[in-house]
Amino acid sequence: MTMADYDSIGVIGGGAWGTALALSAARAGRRVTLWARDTALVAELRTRQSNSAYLPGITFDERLEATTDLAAAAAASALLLVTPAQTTRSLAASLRPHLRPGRPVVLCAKGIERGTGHLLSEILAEEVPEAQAAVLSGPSFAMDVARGLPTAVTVAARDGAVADGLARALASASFRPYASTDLVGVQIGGALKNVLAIACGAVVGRKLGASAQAALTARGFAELTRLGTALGARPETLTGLSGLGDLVLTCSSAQSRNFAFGLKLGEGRSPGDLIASGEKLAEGAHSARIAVELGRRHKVMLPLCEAVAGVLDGQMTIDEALTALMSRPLRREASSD
Ligand SMILES: NC(=O)C1=CN([C@@H]2O[C@H](COP(=O)(O)OP(=O)(O)OC[C@H]3O[C@@H](n4cnc5c(N)ncnc54)[C@H](O)[C@@H]3O)[C@@H](O)[C@H]2O)C=CC1
Ligand SMILES: O=C(CO)COP(=O)(O)O
Repeated sequence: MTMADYDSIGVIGGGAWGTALALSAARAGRRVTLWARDTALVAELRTRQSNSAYLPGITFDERLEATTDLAAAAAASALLLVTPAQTTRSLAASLRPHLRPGRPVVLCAKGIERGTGHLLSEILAEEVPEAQAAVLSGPSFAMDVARGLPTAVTVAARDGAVADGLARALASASFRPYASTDLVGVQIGGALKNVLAIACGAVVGRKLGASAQAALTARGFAELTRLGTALGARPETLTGLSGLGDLVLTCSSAQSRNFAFGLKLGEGRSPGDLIASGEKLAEGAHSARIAVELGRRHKVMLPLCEAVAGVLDGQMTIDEALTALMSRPLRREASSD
């Protein structure tokens, strides 16, 4: 696979991350077609070179072709699928008639499908078996990438040559993808860090202290590692950009929507209100319960994820979740010990 195979990039989804990745791919020298379902947004992208709803304050010089025609975006040599995780199945099905066999579809959302517990690559394999699944994940706020601030991510595909080709196609002076073949590990990191970031936000909102926030991040990483390992992830993926890297970013910054969601929970907003308001996408709120279920299926305890799911489901308050976590039976820190 040569870089020329990915000279054009179709981006599916005109939210914050889709637009930022489209800009980044254009800076990398690729021809970019950005698909969004919203005609007003496509008009704004075309005429004002901005996406004021999702990337306020940013105007861009990069050439982007914006379209509401899915077939036009799907004609590119590689596709980035950048809509919320729970929309992956329906969008993949809509893309199928337009995709040529073997085309890489790079899954850029972070989550686990509710109802099935499937990773996004599993959904793609079911809906578009002839596509080549790839994943892009890592510590990367859309606003930072849109501004051209330095960012590093992981791009994984089962075929290492595909991952290398995608990394080369997307690399620019400010965007550095590392190639990987660990599709599962990269997805588990991205999905779980969102749930754990809600917990960290709640700790800060509840004023439980910096020590608690650090403990939660470290014990959260233990959960991410346990589930990842049970599903076959490689340890070096979990300690890499898409695992520990993204966990640290989102567990420590109110720029993260998941952290900000948790912050409001900690300050006393009700989970029902916050979810119903749907102000900003907080993927962890959608995948907390199914992450716990996935853990159960693989006999992996995820007490922090369980606490987040319990609070979000209204089964317990943050204070009750804290008491339950602090009174768990004492245990060795490392499972190998
Ligand atoms: N914003 C960020 O900094 C980053 C986001 N991500 C991930 O990328 C994914 C998307 O996030 P954002 O772009 O930030 O969200 P967003 O809320 O900014 O945008 C989501 C976009 O998807 C569109 N959309 C929603 N449902 C759709 C459907 N059924 N069909 C077509 N379009 C649909 C919305 O209209 C919107 O344009 C999430 O899984 C998120 O975790 C990953 C890395 C960074
Ligand atoms: O995934 C992200 C950074 O890597 C973005 O985090 P939020 O979705 O919590 O804003």
